Amino acid sequence: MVVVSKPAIEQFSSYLKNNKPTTLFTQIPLVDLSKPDSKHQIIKACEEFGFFKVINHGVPMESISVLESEATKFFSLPLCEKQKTGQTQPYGYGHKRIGTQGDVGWVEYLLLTTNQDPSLHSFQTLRVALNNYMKSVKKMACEILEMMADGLKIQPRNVLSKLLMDEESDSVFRVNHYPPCPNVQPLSGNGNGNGDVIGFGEHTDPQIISVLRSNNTSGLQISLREGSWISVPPDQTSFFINVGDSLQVMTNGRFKSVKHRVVTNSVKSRLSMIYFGGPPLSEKIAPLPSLMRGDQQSLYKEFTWFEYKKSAYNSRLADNRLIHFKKIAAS
Ligand SMILES: C=C1C[C@]23C[C@@]1(O)CC[C@H]2[C@@]12CC[C@H](O)[C@@](C)(C(=O)O1)[C@H]2[C@@H]3C(=O)O
Ligand SMILES: O=C(O)CCC(=O)C(=O)O
Ligand SMILES: [Fe+2]
Repeated sequence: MVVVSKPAIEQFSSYLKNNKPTTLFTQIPLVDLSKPDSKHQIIKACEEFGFFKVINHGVPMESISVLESEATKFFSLPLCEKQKTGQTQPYGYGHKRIGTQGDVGWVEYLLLTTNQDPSLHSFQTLRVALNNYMKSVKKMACEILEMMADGLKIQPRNVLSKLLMDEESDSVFRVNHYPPCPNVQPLSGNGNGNGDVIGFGEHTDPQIISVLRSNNTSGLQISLREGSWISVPPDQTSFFINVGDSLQVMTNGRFKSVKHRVVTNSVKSRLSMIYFGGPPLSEKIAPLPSLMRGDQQSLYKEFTWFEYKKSAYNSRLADNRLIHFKKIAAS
């Protein structure tokens, strides 16, 4: 006979209380980019989750592993060396503090712009690895945005991808390193209510699309529409795609930007690399005219990416940043 101890039963019932049943069964949508029907799967995933995993992405494994090993070397340097990345806030090396509004996490990172030459003067091999990787990832992000346009039946098919291809595209790149976190008790005010320590607090990404890849350590979680959280099983050979706030607006709310966060692991470190594809600062962020049917109205006020970014960077991570840009519904 199997005897289940009372603490185990208590733990399971508290798990069920905090995680509505869908969390036990929900699968992350998987899109095989080499399949002819991938555009339909992408649309479905963006509507239901704002998040999906891609395989057969065409990014060479060599460029992934070279960047991972260069980044690992970088994060193992003494703090004073890492601080020599030579860029100004919010770019360059950072640790614990995320943004400027008081958010903290169990994380250190490198945040870089993609359009100017990232000034990693003393880190030439890392810089070369970053440039190679970013080139392939940007290409994949553009292909996915073109499949989205096809799936949405809008033309031209580069209506979204041209924003990332633009020389003035305001895209950013980030490498996050989450060292193992031995604390069993969450840092004060820094837990998620389930006893986990937060590496990167819940938020949506403000840009159009984010392309994330990590090593084989778990930690990433996404929030489902009804508010529960699911863990994303790590897969170091695949990429994960997030719908950002700007894409939510451009599809007039048809796609939803996904709320996500990272919890730390007590034994293994997590290394993630994220490309955030953004438009030029002067670009108007508004529903794509070819998507609007009949007398359909925009759900959002008019704004440029510069205006949205400025407002976003003055907000806390968990804030609902789009709320200030929503039109007030007429009663
Ligand atoms: C707390 C913040 C960090 C952030 C700027 C913000 O004020 C709100 C948005 C945050 C975010 C999330 C996605 C990306 O990691 C990021 C670089 C971005 O564009 O928006 C970060 C910002 C940051 O770390 O500076
Ligand atoms: O590090 C991760 O896996 C995700 C981090 C993230 O969401 C971000 O940097 O915006
Ligand atoms: Fe994010």
